[in-house]
Amino acid sequence: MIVHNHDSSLFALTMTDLYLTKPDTIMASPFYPAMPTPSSLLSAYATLSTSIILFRTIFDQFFPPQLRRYLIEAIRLYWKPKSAKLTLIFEEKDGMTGNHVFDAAEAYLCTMINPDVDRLRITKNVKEKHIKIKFAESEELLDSFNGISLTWKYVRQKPQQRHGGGGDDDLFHGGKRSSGSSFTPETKYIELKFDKKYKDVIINVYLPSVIDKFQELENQKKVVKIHNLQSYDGGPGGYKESVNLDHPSTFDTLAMDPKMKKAIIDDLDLFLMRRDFYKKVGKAWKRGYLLYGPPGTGKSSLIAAMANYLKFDIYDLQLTNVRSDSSLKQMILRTSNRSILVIEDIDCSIQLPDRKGIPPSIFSDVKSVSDPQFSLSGLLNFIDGLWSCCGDERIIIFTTNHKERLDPALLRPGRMDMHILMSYLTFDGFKTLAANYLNIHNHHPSFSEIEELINCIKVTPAEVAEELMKSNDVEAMLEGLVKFLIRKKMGNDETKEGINGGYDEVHEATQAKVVSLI
Ligand SMILES: Nc1ncnc2c1ncn2[C@@H]1O[C@H](COP(=O)(O)OP(=O)(O)OP(=O)(O)O)[C@@H](O)[C@H]1O
Repeated sequence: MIVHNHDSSLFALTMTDLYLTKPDTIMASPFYPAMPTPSSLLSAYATLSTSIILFRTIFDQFFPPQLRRYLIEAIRLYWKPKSAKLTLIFEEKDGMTGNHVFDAAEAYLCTMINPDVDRLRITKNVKEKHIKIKFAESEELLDSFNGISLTWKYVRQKPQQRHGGGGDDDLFHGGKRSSGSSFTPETKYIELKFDKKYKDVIINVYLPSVIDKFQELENQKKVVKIHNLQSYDGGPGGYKESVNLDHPSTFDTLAMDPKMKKAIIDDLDLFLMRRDFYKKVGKAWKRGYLLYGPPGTGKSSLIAAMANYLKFDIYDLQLTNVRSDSSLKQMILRTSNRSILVIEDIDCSIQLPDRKGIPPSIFSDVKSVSDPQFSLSGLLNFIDGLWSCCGDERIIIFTTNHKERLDPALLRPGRMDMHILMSYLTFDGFKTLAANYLNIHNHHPSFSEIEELINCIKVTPAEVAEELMKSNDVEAMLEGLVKFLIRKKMGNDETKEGINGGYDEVHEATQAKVVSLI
């Protein structure tokens, strides 16, 4: 054995030396401290355990359980070692309502499930088509953001007994719950642990990105609905009926000039991105589209395609149901954000008196509103005034077969931001229909003849779509279509200058769009 003395010299001491030396001599030695004997150690241990038991008994006897718990918590809190990690807790509920961040975190964790995860939760309710795979409790998942390591954990706390006033004896007696205790409900929460110094980045950048991702996932899942807005003075049982919009129309299936299609998609994308822009320029976050053109050119299909693209609900407003301006306001207030409000065939659904109260003579053949309180200015107000203060991300669409019949006030830029002519079928549009209906994605020998015919007659996509559904035989159908187009040409000598005019009008409408945004 080697022993250090105070001046750091080394002394060798063998076991024989120790045995030969008397205990008193060792204690008295200046070179090493006093060594306790086994009996003194035992007695010290006995004294300590007795003191602990005594202290515990006094503590249990004299302090009520609540105070005991409080003291223990306080001691734990005080002695807790300082950690370099920060844990954020997302509880499932925020008071009585759900916690959006919890939902976002839970959905986000589902997207991060990897082969290393050992346990997963599987759920499905009767109405759902697919099973849902969720992150299991107590599993930990590692994530990284800009080089910062993060640990997610899903925690579920089982219902816990809450003690009544009568101490421990109040709890269970032979499996029965006594009257003095109750249970706290099960709580679920998600923990996110990371280095404290990244608190700001995680809260201000990472978490918002998790919420955005959740929103994106929700939008993908969303079932688009169509609501039929009834008059406020309407029948019993509510003011709107709604069903799922099962319209299969998308921008891919829509037969339209590709440039126009792209212009519309770009406009919708820009609209969605511009929340802050609208706020900055002091405009309501809304966008108006006027769809006009002959019947059967796809105005309703375009509305469905827009709704399916944006995942916005559609509100179908029948102006014939509106009795007064205030009734209109009440109906509008019942619409939700992220929705499309549609007024179809605005030129013929109602006879609108102009802003001076004089009905335009051009509407003499259409239905007159029974209550003169509903006016064009009421309609304009709801587009500009009321509309501005009742929600965000609203789209309003008017459709008409006769744009020229509309009051110029309705067409003013800023009201209808984009005027879209749904024109007769072009050859590009036909190719979309051929791909959808006949599965022909490239060229077909009959296409050149069809192109020639389509370029010189006015035929609507609806008419051609009808022809393409008549049989299962592709060749027979194309032959039938050619015959149909020739028949149409024979009976229709009008040329198609209107189609080119249509492109010009879209261009003009695009200018209107730009004017409205400046
Ligand atoms: N541009 C198009 N692209 C694809 N299919 C179209 C198009 N236009 C019309 N169709 C077909 O014709 C049917 C009727 O079209 P839609 O109701 O969209 O026309 P519309 O212009 O709204 O007619 P209306 O003015 O009479 O309401 C659609 O269900 C669709 O099958």
